[in-house]
Amino acid sequence: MDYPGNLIVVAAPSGAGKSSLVKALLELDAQIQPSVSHTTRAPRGQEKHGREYFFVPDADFDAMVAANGFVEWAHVHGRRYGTSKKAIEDRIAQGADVILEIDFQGAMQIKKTFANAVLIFILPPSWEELRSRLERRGEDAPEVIELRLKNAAIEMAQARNFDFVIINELFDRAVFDLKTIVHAQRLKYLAQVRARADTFKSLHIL
Ligand SMILES: Nc1nc2c(ncn2[C@@H]2O[C@H](COP(=O)(O)OP(=O)(O)O)[C@@H](O)[C@H]2O)c(=O)[nH]1
Ligand SMILES: Nc1ncnc2c1ncn2[C@@H]1O[C@H](COP(=O)(O)OP(=O)(O)O)[C@@H](O)[C@H]1O
Repeated sequence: MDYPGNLIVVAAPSGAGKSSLVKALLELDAQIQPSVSHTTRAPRGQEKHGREYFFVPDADFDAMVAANGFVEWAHVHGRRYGTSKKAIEDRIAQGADVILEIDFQGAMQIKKTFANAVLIFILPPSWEELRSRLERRGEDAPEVIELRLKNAAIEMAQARNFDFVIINELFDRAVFDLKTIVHAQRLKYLAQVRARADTFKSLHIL
C-alpha cells in the first residue's frame, strides 16, 4: 500500500534508549506523530493510559485480535503488544509521518504490509552499558531486567534485517542520526512522486 505519510519503525532491546530518542525526535519535528500501542503489561512509573500505551486486560486484547483491529501484534517479554489500525492508517493517509516503537517481530510484519516503511534498529554501545541503563532507569525488578537482557541477545541478532542501525552512545549524535533518516525518507517519497509524474508525462497520460 502506498500512502503520502511515512511510517518510521524503531526497534531496540530494552534499555538501548529508543523511547528517549523518539521523544527527542518528536520534540524537534512537529510533522511526526507517535503511534500509541496496546499492551497487556502493567503501567510503570509515570506512564499514563493513552500516552505511552493503552494498558488493557487480556480479554480486551483478545477481542481486538478477533476483530482484526491490529496491523501487527506480538508476544514480547511474556506480554502482548500491538499496533492498532486506528493508530496509523488514517494518519499516514492524510500525509502525517507516524513513528512506531515496536519489537523486531512487529517491525517485520509492518514491512510486509507497508513496503515503504523505514526500519531502524537502535543498538547500545556495549552489554555493560545496556545493563547499567536498565539499572539506572530504576523502573524494573531485577528478574525483569535479567529477562530483558536475555532477550536482548535474540533481538540484537535481528539488527541486520533493518534498513538502518544507529548506535546510541552519545545521545545527541543518535538523535541527529534519527532525524537524518526521517528527512531522507521524506525526500525519497518526494523523489518517487516526481519520478512517477515524469514517466506519466512522457507517456502523455498526464
Ligand atoms: N510488536 C510490537 N511490539 C511492541 C509494541 N509496543 C511496544 N513494543 C515492544 O515491546 C517491548 C517492550 O516494551 P516496554 O515494555 O515498553 O519496555 P522497554 O523496551 O523497556 O521500553 C519493546 O521492544 C517495544 O518496542 C507493539 O505495538 N507491537
Ligand atoms: N545515549 C545515552 N547515554 C546514556 N544514557 C542514555 C542514553 N540514551 C538513553 N539513556 C538512558 O537509558 C535509560 C533507558 O532508556 P529508554 O529510552 O527508557 O530505553 P528503551 O525505551 O529502549 O527501553 C534511560 O534512563 C535513559 O535516560
